[in-house]
Amino acid sequence: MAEPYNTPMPASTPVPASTPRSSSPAPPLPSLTPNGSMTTIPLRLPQQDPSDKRRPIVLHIGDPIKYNPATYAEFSQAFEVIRPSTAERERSEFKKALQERRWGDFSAIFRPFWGTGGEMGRWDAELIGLLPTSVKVFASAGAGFDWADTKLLGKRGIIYCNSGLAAAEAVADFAVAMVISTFRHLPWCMGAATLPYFLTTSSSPDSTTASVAAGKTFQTCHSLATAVSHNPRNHVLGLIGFGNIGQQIAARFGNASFGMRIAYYDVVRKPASMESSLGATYYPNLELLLAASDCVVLCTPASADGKPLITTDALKQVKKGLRFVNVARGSLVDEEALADALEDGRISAAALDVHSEEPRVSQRLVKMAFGEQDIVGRNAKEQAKSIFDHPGRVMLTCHNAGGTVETHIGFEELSMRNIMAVLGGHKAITPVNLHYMKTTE
Ligand SMILES: O=CC(=O)O
Repeated sequence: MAEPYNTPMPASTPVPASTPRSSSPAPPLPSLTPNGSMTTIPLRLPQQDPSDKRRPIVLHIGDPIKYNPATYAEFSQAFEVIRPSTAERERSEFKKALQERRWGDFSAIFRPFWGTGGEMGRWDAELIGLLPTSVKVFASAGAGFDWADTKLLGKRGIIYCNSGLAAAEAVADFAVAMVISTFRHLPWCMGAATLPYFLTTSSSPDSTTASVAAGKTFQTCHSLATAVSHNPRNHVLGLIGFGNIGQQIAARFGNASFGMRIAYYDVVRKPASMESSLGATYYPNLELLLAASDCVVLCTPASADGKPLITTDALKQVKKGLRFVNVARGSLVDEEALADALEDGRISAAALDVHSEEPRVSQRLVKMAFGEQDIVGRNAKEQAKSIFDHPGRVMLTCHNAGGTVETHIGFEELSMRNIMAVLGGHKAITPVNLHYMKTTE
């Protein structure tokens, strides 16, 4: 039997044997923004044989660099940078060019932006099979790397470097807004203040009815949202994935300002020093984490097989009224299973920045964002009543979490530094597929 959306949440259960936060100052978290630790990442140019006048070729896919002219000046001096045209980046032409060896024996692939450079589609066996054996490194914008078969690249001896380090700060900041949204029912608050006006003025000529209905919706939300809103303090924040992004989220919520208890699950347990500096308690599997958490944030890369982690089975054992946030990848969530859990009250509120079929957003979830009835096309009173009776409790955004200027500055810079490092015979800075390579660097 479905629970009403506004059942007060039980007080949080403390995490068993929680890890005490160490009293010594936490070491700086890895980040790569202009104010972060960019300068601690070395710029390593290749050692060239002065008698060899040929420079290694870098295939630059996507827009020209925009933010880091000084690094690019060194980069383009060290390498011959070839940038295929927009038409050449379409898949069929791109394949043809690779077959013809149009760009020679290039050593690196460079994609500095997230918005361009992906025109050729997925880097699967078909594209990877056409690469010259000279390619050693593929450095790309983006925290996620589900657009490339990094396992196959690794088997071919090509290091794939992502740029999650550059996005971590922005994604963690966005996650703060989303976590708070699930505790404070922001979609309800925002919808009640704005939607009745928006919908009624666009669909009803009756402005008096619209304004009365809107006023009532506002007052209702003002009085009733209190009963379902909670402070995050002392609640358990469960992080699924404890890489750069998970660690930055932990640092924000586990400190005195928010005072949440941090729990995490990751395939690899992190060192005790990190757990203690972030006050994070490890859970050995997803089910235990879901059962212990008041709010979970999904911040882990997409599964290699594209399969979801958040499924009907995984959601069986959650703590009743769990709040759910996804800033990772839509493919990690079975959205039908999530909608079922929201409908029957196992999940009280959700915030999703990413969606399984982007740019399409699940219609079931959209209805829960705006009110659970189909409000478009109804009269003003009915629309307001819908928002009143079925307040939004799902925040939906357009894959915006990592999207800041600072992230993009970092994407460019980090991708260039990764290529300079690898082609200079040094360790890659942010490799993700070394475990698939026959030999490591
Ligand atoms: O989703 C954005 C990214 O992968 O950086």
